[in-house]
Amino acid sequence: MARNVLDDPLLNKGTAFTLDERARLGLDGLLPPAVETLDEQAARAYGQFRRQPTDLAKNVFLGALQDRNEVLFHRLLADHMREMLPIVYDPTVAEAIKNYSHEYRRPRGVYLSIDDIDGIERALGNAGLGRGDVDLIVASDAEQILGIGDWGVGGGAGIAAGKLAVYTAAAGIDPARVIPVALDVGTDNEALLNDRLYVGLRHARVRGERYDAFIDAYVSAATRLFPEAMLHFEDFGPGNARRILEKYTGRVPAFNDDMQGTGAIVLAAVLAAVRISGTPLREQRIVVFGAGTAGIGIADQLRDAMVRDGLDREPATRRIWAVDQQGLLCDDMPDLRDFQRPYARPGDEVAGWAMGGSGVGLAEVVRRVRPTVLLGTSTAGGAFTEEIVKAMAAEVDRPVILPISNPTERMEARPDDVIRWTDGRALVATGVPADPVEHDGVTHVIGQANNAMVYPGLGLGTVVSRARRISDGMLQAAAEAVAGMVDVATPGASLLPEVENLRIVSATVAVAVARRAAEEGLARVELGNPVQQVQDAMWEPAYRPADGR
Ligand SMILES: NC(=O)c1ccc[n+]([C@@H]2O[C@H](COP(=O)([O-])OP(=O)(O)OC[C@H]3O[C@@H](n4cnc5c(N)ncnc54)[C@H](O)[C@@H]3O)[C@@H](O)[C@H]2O)c1
Ligand SMILES: O=C(O)C[C@H](O)C(=O)O
Ligand SMILES: [Mg+2]
Repeated sequence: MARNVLDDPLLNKGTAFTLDERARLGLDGLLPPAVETLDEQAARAYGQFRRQPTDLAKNVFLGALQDRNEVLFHRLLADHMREMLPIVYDPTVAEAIKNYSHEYRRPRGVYLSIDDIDGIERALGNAGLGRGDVDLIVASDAEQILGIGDWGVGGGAGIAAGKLAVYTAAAGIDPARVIPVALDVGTDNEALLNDRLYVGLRHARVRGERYDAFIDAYVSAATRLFPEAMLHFEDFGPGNARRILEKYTGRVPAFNDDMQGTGAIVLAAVLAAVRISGTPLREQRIVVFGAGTAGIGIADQLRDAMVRDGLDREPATRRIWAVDQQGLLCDDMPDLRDFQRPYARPGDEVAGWAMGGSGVGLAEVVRRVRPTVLLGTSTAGGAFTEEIVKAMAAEVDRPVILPISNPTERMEARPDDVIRWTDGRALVATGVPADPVEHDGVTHVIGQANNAMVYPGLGLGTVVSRARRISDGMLQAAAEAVAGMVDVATPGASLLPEVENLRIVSATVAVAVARRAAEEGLARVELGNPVQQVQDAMWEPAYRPADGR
């Protein structure tokens, strides 16, 4: 019995159990005699962290710490956010996912198998949580993990755990009230299928009706067991992400991070850029390179924001040019996805534009369109070449350049290059963390346009208001709250708030989101004082009395 306390990361305090607690819980003799404070434990753990030889080893170390002691893990993360967020989350999380089956030590969360659809409810129930005990479930089928593709069960488990660690670090979502879920539908990754140590289902990805039935069974079971939980969907493939969201969004608090979270953070960066450059949103010309889940999710939010800025829907849509592998998307292309179609250009518009082997390429689009905003969501590392960036900068005073593909090697351009090529005029933000760039006496701080700036606060606002669904208005409120926190007066200041301020940003976003949910009649609780309610809801990494949980 006593051992259970030491083995449960949500209850374990290790050497911080007081003598009184040790006596009461039957832990006498099971711990070394010193009674330590959380500060002392954190100092030891930080030393251990620093002694790890590689980023992957650091990630594994922190995962193991979380498995032992959730409070200590989160305390360490909170104290060293800038140093540790890139280890727990982007970019190192990508490496951890690739190595999941080799570094595997313990399970975390729930693993649902497409080969056992009937077992889904039982498996979710085995998490041991009651009807009112779950605020949030993050699930992934791992078909498009970050920019690295299909990573099977480790992708799902790894990204869900990474996102949840950020939810707690950034927004104080209670780690006892969440479930990471790996939706294992098989994998098309040959390397995994042929790896002796692979811990997932050893068959190809299941698609079609059986896949849809599996997702449906997951959503039904999750909402039946945990009717208050928000359902976060992460890193699904382009054929499923939007379809799933559209199917469930009217019925449950479903959220697709890659479409909606990313849309909101990029909108926030563009709104900040608009304040800096003075060119109204409705006059921007936007080129989206990589018209997949994230790219078109962002396009949709930028279009809606231009509509709010006074344009009709059609002219707003016309201010966005989408480029994918087949070049500029045009309406005579036979292979467009449904969600790309609204952005396809009429064929006669591009008559006379230079065509390469794969349609009208990015360089030609930039030359013809003279974009004010260039967004990269293509996974094509280095695609924003010097020639392209310089061509853009030749036409625009403050070009907004956002290479937000993850992880690092997928970034469309490096921020130091972009600043240099544009002689310091570009307004830049990237998906992964980037060092500041010195240029001509100005320090350019590179904002991190990662959905991590938005989804934790959005989730907290949803949890506090118990919103019955997540509306466009709530996403808009989140984006505006982030943009409102940016310093637009100092030359070189970041387009987005700093990672150190993530908790303040998340709380601010949460209040805005909860208020909007209430205004739209979506809140299921009374929001008398949302500022205080958000503060009260934020879990802190501190020990509680041993039997207090
Ligand atoms: N910063 C963030 O918060 C954030 C959020 C979501 C996604 N992302 C990143 O965006 C990227 C895309 O993610 P997604 O979920 O949209 O994936 P996706 O597969 O849905 O979309 C990628 C799109 O890029 C296209 N593409 C691939 N190679 C290309 C090339 N050479 N030229 C032009 N187009 C090309 C693909 O055809 C596809 O349409 C990933 O790197 C991901 O990490 C970043
Ligand atoms: O997970 C991230 O770091 C951002 C985003 O959701 C992505 O898929 O790249
Ligand atoms: Mg993602």
